[in-house]
Amino acid sequence: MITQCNECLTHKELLVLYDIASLISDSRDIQKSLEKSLSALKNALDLGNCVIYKLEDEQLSICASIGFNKHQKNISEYKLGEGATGLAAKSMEPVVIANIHNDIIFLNKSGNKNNETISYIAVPLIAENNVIGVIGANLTKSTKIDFEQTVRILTIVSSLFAQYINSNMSITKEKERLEELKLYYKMEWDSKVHNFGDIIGDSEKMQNVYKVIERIAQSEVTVLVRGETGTGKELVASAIHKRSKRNDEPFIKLNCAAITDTLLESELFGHEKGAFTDAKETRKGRFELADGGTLFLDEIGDISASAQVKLLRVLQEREFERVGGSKTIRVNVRLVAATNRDLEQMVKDGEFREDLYYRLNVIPIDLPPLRKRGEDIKLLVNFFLERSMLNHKKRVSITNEAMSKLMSYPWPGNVRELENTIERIVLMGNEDGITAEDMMLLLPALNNEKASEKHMQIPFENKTLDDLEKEAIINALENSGGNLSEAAKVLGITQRQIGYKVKKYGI
Ligand SMILES: Nc1ncnc2c1ncn2[C@@H]1O[C@H](COP(=O)(O)OP(=O)(O)OP(=O)(O)O)[C@@H](O)[C@H]1O
Repeated sequence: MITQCNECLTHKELLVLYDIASLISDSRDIQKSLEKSLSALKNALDLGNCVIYKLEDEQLSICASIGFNKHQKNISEYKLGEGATGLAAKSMEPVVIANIHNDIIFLNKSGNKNNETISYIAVPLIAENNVIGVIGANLTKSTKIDFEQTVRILTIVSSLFAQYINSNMSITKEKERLEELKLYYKMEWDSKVHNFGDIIGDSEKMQNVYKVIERIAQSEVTVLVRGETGTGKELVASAIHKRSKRNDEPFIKLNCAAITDTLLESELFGHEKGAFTDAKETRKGRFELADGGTLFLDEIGDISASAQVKLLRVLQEREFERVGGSKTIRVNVRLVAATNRDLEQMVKDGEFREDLYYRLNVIPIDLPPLRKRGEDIKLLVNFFLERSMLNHKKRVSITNEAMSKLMSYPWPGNVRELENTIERIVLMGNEDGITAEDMMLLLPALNNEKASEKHMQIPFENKTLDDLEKEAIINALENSGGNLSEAAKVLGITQRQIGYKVKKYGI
């Protein structure tokens, strides 16, 4: 005859332990297997709601449960020491609440208390001497085992769960580490196979650009980089400098469209103290700063007639005077200029000096717009995506249909626009993947209506001065059919100023 021993596990208990052991060894989906295990436990022992809390930053929150809805899961959080659950975690001992209806330690945050439920037992999950969570179970009127038996079985189950959760956390951490390494090596790989320094692009048109750079970098010739805004003209200038004999010397930049005529001359050639009202001190200009190195003059088509004369003299004689100064200064500077304007046409129209044009245009490098090298788009998307995900420590995936949208978009702002778009995708997107529909909102030109709806949603009082200025420029450009000089006239600013602002706001 078999007699029942009080300390022995019952047949039911053994069976449920067997079930749980196989559930957690079989499945890789931790939440699912924990929930299935809780369900097996609840059914075998006629328990009420069962729950597993995970301890993170001294806060216990539900990671698996039976009998809790989504809202209850969200609100049932306990600090270490708070309520019966928090107490079990803090004391590292089981806590038994015999009657949940008259014990103030039972906080009932989930609002699950009902007449059926009588007691609550919380047992800590301990792995390698650390509490990593708590398992909690309600005993109801139908529960047939007593407190002692429940604590015993929950303690055995808790050690199984603790090992399971702990090893799962280590695997997740290791996976994240490997993912970061993978990203890093992918970027390294990208930069070796497809890049020219920082320049991404494998298309034939870009390969031709790389060839010219390689050929002329070591010489001292002046280079004129031409291309639409955002095509990478500055990157090319920097690539030339890095490959030149001057690479240990300064690479100095100046955007000629960003400043007024008077300031431009002072920025280029410097000024003497007292040369004009604001000239409180003598200051070196960019030519002097770049001595021995390379000077990159962006938007060269925007400089005034008088600055053109002075620039020509530096290119011919390598000398100049500071504004307000009489001393002649000699420099050794290699010049790389860039423009997105049609300088030849400007020469024909008498807006740009022909002699200066020929001095600048010794070696022209034409950068293709992105829409003419569509095969590079995917490469650029992946490069910016990986870089941005690494920066923001966030994973985002782009669906195939969304990628097709990116590939077929005309990219009027070229690589800069693509780079900014990917940044927005990473900031706004989620791991489920960016769809073609999301893309409609991210790429205004794909869907002007949706974009303007979005634009209008910013309440007036939340707009900055920059927002308002950007809007005014967009309106003026829309009304003038994209004509910069007409739009500038309407806004009462110079063409150079509007050019600078268009660039600044990425319009
Ligand atoms: N081929 C490329 N590979 C990687 N990044 C690029 C490439 N082309 C442009 N970019 C990026 O796009 C942005 C704009 O590039 P850059 O400033 O060189 O363009 P630009 O032609 O000089 O523009 P602008 O005419 O408006 O001055 C930069 O952040 C740059 O790093």
